Amino acid sequence: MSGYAMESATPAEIGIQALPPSDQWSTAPVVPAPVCRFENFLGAERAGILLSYAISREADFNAGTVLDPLSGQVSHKGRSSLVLPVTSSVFSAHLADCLPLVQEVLGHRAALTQTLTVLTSHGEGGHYGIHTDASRVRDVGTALSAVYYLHREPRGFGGGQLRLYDTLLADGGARPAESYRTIEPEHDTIVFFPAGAFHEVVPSTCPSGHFADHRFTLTTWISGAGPAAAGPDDTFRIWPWLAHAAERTRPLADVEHDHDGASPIALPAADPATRLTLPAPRRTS
Ligand SMILES: O=C(O)CCC(=O)C(=O)O
Ligand SMILES: [Fe+2]
Repeated sequence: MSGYAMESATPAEIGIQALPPSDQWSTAPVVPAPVCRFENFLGAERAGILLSYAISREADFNAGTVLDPLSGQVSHKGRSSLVLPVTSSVFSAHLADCLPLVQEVLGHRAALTQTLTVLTSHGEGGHYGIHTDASRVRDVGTALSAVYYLHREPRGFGGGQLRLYDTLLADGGARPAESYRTIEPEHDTIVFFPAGAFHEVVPSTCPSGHFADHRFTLTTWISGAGPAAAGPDDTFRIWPWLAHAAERTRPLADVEHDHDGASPIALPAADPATRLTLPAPRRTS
């Protein structure tokens, strides 16, 4: 007997006793922040060398800071991680080659011109409370955050997941929703998301206490100069809303160097020979 042979029937109307009319229904959508992730981003060999480099710089890391959105004061509140500002022309070139594809996936249109990069390390009790990356970028409505993860294998730390919160659009404003996506900080993976999206690093543990067993990142903030002109096909309109949420936490319009001492450098142009593009879907017939 075919499972598709259904008898036609008139659907039952749910009467107004069961569902009375009312104007008390929600008009506040919960919208996920767009993300784009790559596994095996640099490849095992280079990821391993970069991890060794991070470990070798143990003595040069400093306690990471946060900027208070209201007072503009720099403190350690809500954050326990170590930071070392760095630059890498090789890493920047890879980023530049990825960005056309990342921008397509994220529905991002503005031109991106500069980056700010730090190595970070989370050990026992490491964490970074809920925040946006507004204080790291020129225009939070168009900037991207990228976090590249490194760790020893087997992994010497627990916890340390990245939580990327959904955004609740309510009362003409935007704020973090209760729901979130969890990103596992897996070795040699990178995640891109809007710098204006709320996110946090949940507490990490490091039973050995050895620096080499920490959770490491190469974290980059990629800035655009300002909003892109909306095109006729501009169907992806979450970006201005994310910026709206972040503006409330934004103490700086511009940064020469950020509160962890990182200075912006120019983003190189994508190399036409090596840049990534969205592959065409394979046909099935
Ligand atoms: O380490 C992570 O997963 C995210 C770090 C972060 O949010 C930041 O450094 O601003
Ligand atoms: Fe962040």
